[in-house]
Amino acid sequence: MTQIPRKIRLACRDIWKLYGPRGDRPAASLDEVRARAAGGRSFAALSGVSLEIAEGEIFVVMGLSGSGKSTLLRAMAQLIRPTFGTVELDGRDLTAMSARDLRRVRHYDMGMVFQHFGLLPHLSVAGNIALPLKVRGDSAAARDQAVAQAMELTGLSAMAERLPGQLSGGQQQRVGLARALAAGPGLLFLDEPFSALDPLIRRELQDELMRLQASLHKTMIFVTHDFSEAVRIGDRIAIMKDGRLCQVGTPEEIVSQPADDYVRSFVAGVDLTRVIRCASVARPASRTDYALTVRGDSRLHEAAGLMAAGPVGVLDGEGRLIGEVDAAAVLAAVSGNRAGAA
Ligand SMILES: Nc1ncnc2c1ncn2[C@@H]1O[C@H](COP(=O)(O)OP(=O)(O)OP(=O)(O)O)[C@@H](O)[C@H]1O
Repeated sequence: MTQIPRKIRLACRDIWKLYGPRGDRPAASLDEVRARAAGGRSFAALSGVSLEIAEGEIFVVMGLSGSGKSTLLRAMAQLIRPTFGTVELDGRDLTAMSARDLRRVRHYDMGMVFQHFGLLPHLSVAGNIALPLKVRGDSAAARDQAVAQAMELTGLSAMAERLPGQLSGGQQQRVGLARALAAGPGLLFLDEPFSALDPLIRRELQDELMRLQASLHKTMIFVTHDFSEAVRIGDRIAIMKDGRLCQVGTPEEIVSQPADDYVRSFVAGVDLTRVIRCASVARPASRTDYALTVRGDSRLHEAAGLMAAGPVGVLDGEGRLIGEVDAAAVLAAVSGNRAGAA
């Protein structure tokens, strides 16, 4: 079972988004939305999506092209209004909010990062990062301080005066990230932020995002069509198909218990040793001290090299022994045979 130990920040309740002749008109009831969707003239890009996102988690929305990921993210951020259903931020219904209140929420509580960076070409790095702060009316002094801090966090301090055209793709996306962070929002929406980058830079920025998250503890909604990216950075992943959620779970839950063949088809290409944690396959300890130990949240591939001489002790976050793993446990986990695991 998925456990959400923290406070719910964002909740979608039965979100529908229809496109078509009267797609923009909100539906008054579920019966109406269903009738419109069934009529054939409207197309349901989202069909009754409900989920809850906890404070401080990186929540990844993953699916193939056209599955509804961007529509879901845009509906959560209220860039589009759902045809039916509510989106709640800290218990406040965004779909019922006035335009003025919504603007305030966007300016202070939400940051956005897009695939194609969205930088203004005639503004410097610092100018681009400062823009949302200027729009919401921050003083020049407050802006300068926030921009300097965001550039420091994202490693851009030496490039403040460069124009976007003088930056690599990876550097441009750092500016996109810095711009989203500068306003100090608790919630970040990232729509395929690294998809336009080559694999090495992409990995570097994934690492950067995880490093930032370890100190900033934002709530992030991250859209990708790349399953390996999803399992790498997500605390939880929602897998979408045809505007519906197929499965929501931790990377480990998804790779070890895929809900259907669609999900299974993504899992097939993934190195399970990079997803499954040692604690998940640990057996009861057979002794009280081990020459070598690993933390329970280490992935199997990190521990595999240590197992040549026998079982390795597995420790919890406080350094207490919680079990042991050996090569057989790793093999059983990656071959789908978890028999013998605790
Ligand atoms: N403005 C629109 N009008 C009509 N149909 C739309 C509109 N926007 C999206 N759609 C349709 O809704 C479905 C979901 O689109 P969406 O962009 O959310 O998919 P996605 O999973 O983000 O895909 P991609 O990875 O290609 O961006 C698609 O079939 C798309 O054609």
